[in-house]
Amino acid sequence: MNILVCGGAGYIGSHMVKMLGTKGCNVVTFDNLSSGHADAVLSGNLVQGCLSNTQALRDLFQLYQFDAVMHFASYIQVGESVQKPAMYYQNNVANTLNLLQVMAEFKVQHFIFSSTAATFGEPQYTPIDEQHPQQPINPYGRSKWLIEQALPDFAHAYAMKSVCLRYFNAAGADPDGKLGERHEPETHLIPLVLQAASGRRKNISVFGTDYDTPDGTCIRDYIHVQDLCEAHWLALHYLQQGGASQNFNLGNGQGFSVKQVIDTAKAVTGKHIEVVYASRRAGDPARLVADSSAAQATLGWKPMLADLSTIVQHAWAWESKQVATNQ
Ligand SMILES: NC(=O)c1ccc[n+]([C@@H]2O[C@H](COP(=O)([O-])OP(=O)(O)OC[C@H]3O[C@@H](n4cnc5c(N)ncnc54)[C@H](O)[C@@H]3O)[C@@H](O)[C@H]2O)c1
Ligand SMILES: O=c1ccn([C@@H]2O[C@H](COP(=O)(O)OP(=O)(O)O[C@H]3O[C@H](CO)[C@@H](O)[C@H](O)[C@H]3O)[C@@H](O)[C@H]2O)c(=O)[nH]1
Repeated sequence: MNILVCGGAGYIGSHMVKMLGTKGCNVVTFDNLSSGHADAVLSGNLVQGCLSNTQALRDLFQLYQFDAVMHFASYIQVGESVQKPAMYYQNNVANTLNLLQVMAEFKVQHFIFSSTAATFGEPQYTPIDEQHPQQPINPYGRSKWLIEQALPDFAHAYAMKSVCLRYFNAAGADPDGKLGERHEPETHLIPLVLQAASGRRKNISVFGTDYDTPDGTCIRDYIHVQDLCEAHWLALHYLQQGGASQNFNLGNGQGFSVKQVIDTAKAVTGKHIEVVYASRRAGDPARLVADSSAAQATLGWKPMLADLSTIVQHAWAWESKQVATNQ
C-alpha cells in the first residue's frame, strides 16, 4: 500500500510513519517542517512542502499512486488559535481543503483525519461519546469541526470515504525509544512535567486549582501515541474493507487530574518536581474523558498501553534521551 502521511515529521505523525514502515507500507511524508523534524521520519520518503501549495500536491500525487491519505498536519495550540484565528483557519481548514481537492482530482478515496476532543467544547456529560453535541469553544476546535462537516460532502460528490479520529490527550513516546514529543515551544502537560523532573525546566505550573473536580485540577484522558497509531492502522483496514465513513473518539476512558499526573511523574522518575500553582488557562474544560466503545466495537481497537505510569515511563525515557543528547 502507498500511504501519504501529511505531517509525518510531527509528534504523532512520525510514530505513524514508523508503524506503517514496520507493517510493510510504502510511506511518503509530506511536511513543511514548521513544527516537525526531518530526522523523525524513520521510514519512506520525506517530501518537504506545504499544503498551501496545491501545485506541489498535484506533483506529488502525479508521482505516487496513493491508496490512502493520513492527515496529521495542522497547527495545534488552543491558546494560540484564540490569538491568531486567521492562521488556524488558513492552515487547518483552507490547506486541508487543498489536500482534499487534490485527492478528489486524483481519485484517492480513503482519508484518515486527525480530529480532536476540542470539537466537543465544554462537555455536557462524560465520558464523551460520538453522540455528544459538538460545540467547539475556540478556533482550533472549530477548524477541526469545519473539516468534519465538509467530509460528508466530499463523500457524496467524490465517493471519498473518511474516518475522523478524535484524539483526547496524546501522550507517551515510541516504546523503542526512537521517537517522542519534541514540540517547540512545548505546551503539553506530560512533557512539561518531565522537563521539570529532568532539570530542563525550573518547575511546572498547575493551571487552576478551583475546578469542580475532586482535587480542583483539570481532568484529562491521556492516550498513548502508539495506541493512537494502532487505531489509524485499523481505520485504514476498515476503509479498505469497504467500511462507511465514520467518526471515532479515542481515549482510555479514564481521567487523571493535573495533580495525579504530577504524582505519577514523581513516582516514575523518582525526582523532585517543583510545582507552582497558577491561575486557570483560558479555554480549558474541567473534565475531558472519552467513551471509545464505538472504536472498540467497529474497528476492534483496544488500547494496549493504557496505564498512565506506562505512558509517563515512555515519555520519561524520551526526555532522558533528550537530556543526554543535549549534554
Ligand atoms: N497532540 C495532541 O494531544 C493532539 C490531540 C488531538 C488532536 N491532535 C491532532 O493530531 C495532529 C498531530 O498533532 P501533533 O501533536 O503530532 O502535532 P505536531 O505539530 O507535532 O505535528 C504536525 C506536523 O504537521 C506539519 N505541518 C503543519 N502545517 C503544515 C502544512 N501546512 N503543510 C505541511 N506540513 C504541515 C508540521 O511541520 C508537523 O510536522 C494535529 O492535527 C492535531 O490537531 C493532537
Ligand atoms: O504547564 C501546564 C500545561 C498544562 N496544564 C494543564 O494540563 C491539562 C492538559 O493540558 P495540555 O497537555 O496542554 O492538553 P489540552 O489542553 O487538554 O489539549 C490537548 O488535548 C486536546 C484534546 O483533549 C487536543 O485537542 C489538543 O490538541 C491537545 O493539545 C490542562 O488542564 C492544562 O490546563 C497545566 O496545568 N500546566
